[in-house]
Amino acid sequence: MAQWGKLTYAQKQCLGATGKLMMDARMISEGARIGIACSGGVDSWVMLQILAMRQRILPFPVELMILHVNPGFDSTNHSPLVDWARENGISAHIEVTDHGMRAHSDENKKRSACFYCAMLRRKRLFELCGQYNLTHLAFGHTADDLASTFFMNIFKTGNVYGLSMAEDFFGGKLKVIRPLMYLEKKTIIKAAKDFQLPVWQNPCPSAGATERSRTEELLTEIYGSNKNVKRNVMRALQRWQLDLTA
Ligand SMILES: Nc1ncnc2c1ncn2[C@@H]1O[C@H](COP(=O)(O)OP(=O)(O)OP(=O)(O)O)[C@@H](O)[C@H]1O
Repeated sequence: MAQWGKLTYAQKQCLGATGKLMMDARMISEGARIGIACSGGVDSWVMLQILAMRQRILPFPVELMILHVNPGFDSTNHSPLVDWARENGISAHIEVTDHGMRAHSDENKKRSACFYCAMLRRKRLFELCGQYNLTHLAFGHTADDLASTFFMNIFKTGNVYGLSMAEDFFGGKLKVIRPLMYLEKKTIIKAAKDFQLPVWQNPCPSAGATERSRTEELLTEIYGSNKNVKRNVMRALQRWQLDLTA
């Protein structure tokens, strides 16, 4: 790892845990063309940085492409991503949409704004993967996201669903992967600071007022009850989710 100089503890943890999960879940193989879904938030920035580093140490060639779908609240806030892509020689598709406004309009009668916006984004990301012949689409979900999704699904729908680590779509033409799911958010936040990544906030009127944020608050309270609870919840869910993948 001399090629990057001395990495901090958090940076090493991110690089190591991502590589381990990519192997455990057999995420990629030679010739993979990976679309990296970047929101500008801390998780997808770290995923991008780490995948760019892993690309250089993988024993086989893979291609990377940044995909950013701006929801339209601020049509220029993605400019640091344009600069980063140029400096790191990674191709990018960046587009400004009206997804945020549509999700908060009368067009969306039944769902929460968050759900609708995410649905439009996912549809667009899948289209872009087809357009650019990408074999993989990487999302920056973390172990914390796995836990909040798991409990939110139980509380809201009575179903046991997590977030898959690697899942085939369109008859195996596209694999959705989540390389950060062995990592806790707190480590990712530290690594983002150490890498000095230019994270930006999405100025969405619904930010912080979602079903997910309420579940996260509840989990934070439960985790606070004993220092092992969080680690045990994450480990259990990671093992379960990996078993479903393998
Ligand atoms: N506007 C976007 N363009 C491209 N990909 C996105 C966008 N928003 C979210 N994603 C992808 O979906 C994942 C989960 O989305 P979510 O809204 O939970 O992320 P976030 O918390 O806003 O940002 P991040 O996960 O990057 O910190 C992101 O990690 C990223 O991979």
